[in-house]
Amino acid sequence: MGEAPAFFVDNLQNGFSNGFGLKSKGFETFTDVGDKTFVIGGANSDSTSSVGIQIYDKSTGKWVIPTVLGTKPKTCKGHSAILLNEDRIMISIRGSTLDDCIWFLEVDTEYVKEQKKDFGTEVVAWSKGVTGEAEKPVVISGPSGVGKGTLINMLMKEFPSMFGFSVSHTTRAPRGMEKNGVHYHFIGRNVMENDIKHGKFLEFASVHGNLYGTSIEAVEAVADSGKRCILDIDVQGARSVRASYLDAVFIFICPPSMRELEERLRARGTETEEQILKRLRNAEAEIEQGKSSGIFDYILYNDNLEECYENLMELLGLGGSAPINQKPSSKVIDPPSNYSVSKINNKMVINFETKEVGNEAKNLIILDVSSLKGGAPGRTRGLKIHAIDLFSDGLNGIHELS
Ligand SMILES: Nc1ncnc2c1ncn2[C@@H]1O[C@H](COP(=O)(O)OP(=O)(O)OP(=O)(O)O)[C@@H](O)[C@H]1O
Ligand SMILES: Nc1nc2c(ncn2[C@@H]2O[C@H](COP(=O)(O)O)[C@@H](O)[C@H]2O)c(=O)[nH]1
Repeated sequence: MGEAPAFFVDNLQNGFSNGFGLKSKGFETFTDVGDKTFVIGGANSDSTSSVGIQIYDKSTGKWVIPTVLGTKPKTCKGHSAILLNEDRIMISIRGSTLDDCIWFLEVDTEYVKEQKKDFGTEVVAWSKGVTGEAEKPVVISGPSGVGKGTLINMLMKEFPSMFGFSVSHTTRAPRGMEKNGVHYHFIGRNVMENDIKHGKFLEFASVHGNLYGTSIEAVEAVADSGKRCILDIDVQGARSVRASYLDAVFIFICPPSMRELEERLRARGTETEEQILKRLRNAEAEIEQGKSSGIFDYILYNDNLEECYENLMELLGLGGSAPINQKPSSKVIDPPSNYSVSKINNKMVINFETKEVGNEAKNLIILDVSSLKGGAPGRTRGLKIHAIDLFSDGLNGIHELS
């Protein structure tokens, strides 16, 4: 059953009056969800670099500026908006490439309802629509000095196209050779606490006196690159991830003995005596929890490094001949400025015309949204995209883009 096309942004011009007595500074769409109208686009006074959002509450006649969670799409020349399942608005961004053209603004999903309770305000959450699935992330945990980083480095070196490291944020100072953005994102405590408050972290914990955390973006960026994400986090963090939306494999690395652990920490020579003692004290509790908490799917003993690495590869399905990572298709489309979006059952049809010398074509892009997974905060995966060329002489071809 077809439905009316969504709002055509092409009719909107800079500075027009939107009928709500609100001064618009750019392209906007209006989507009704219950007794609220979500005005998406333009630029809020506080938002010049990303798409702005305002809500008109018809029951009170008041405007509300919501708390906006998740990574936002950049401002664009226009977009179309269409309501899905009464709880999220699908946005198609004009003039962008396939990997950046579909976004979801969650307005009444379970996640958003939870966040509204926590924030005590109106909340909306962005999620980027992406094609394809990523393999389950791997969470590696264990006491400081057990060899997590060493094992992860071996894995990344041997399979660079298969694994990607989730770069954590921390308030601790960098060690001599550590690079910002590579080993960690080194960040001030106030900034990190503020980002945590705004829902940017999948998990965070106070570890050995400093704050550490995995941002949602760190994990999603690895999945976007088509690689399997590896997280090196402590046991508290692993517990939080276990309780989160992320479906991961959890591996705990155990030292052969406390004495050996102490020797490794001392030999590494990166901590002061006081810090070493603190890490060793924490290690005992971590090992106990690692073995008994039920968080972890597997426990590996790192006595002989080579043997432990072999066992890790075995767990990850890399024993014997390792599979070659499939790179995602890099085909991109760039819908021109004049297009409309309509909804047919679970499929969105983006309709546009192109003119080439001696050839006029009507093109359709069909988005199948029936098998969407995940969502805000982060990415909505499982979008299937087909492009259809309809030349004047009829159907020319259907291309599966994902
Ligand atoms: N099986 C092993 N036998 C001997 N030394 C090892 C073994 N595994 C790792 N090491 C050494 O132990 C030290 C600590 O290893 P690593 O830095 O990888 O630990 P980690 O678990 O990542 O620690 P942290 O949590 O503090 O980052 C390093 O100097 C490393 O070379
Ligand atoms: N909960 C989290 N723990 C993390 C994260 N990143 C690292 N860690 C853990 O901290 C300790 C200490 O690390 P170090 O680099 O200072 O030696 C170690 O156990 C790491 O696993 C994180 O994002 N979240």
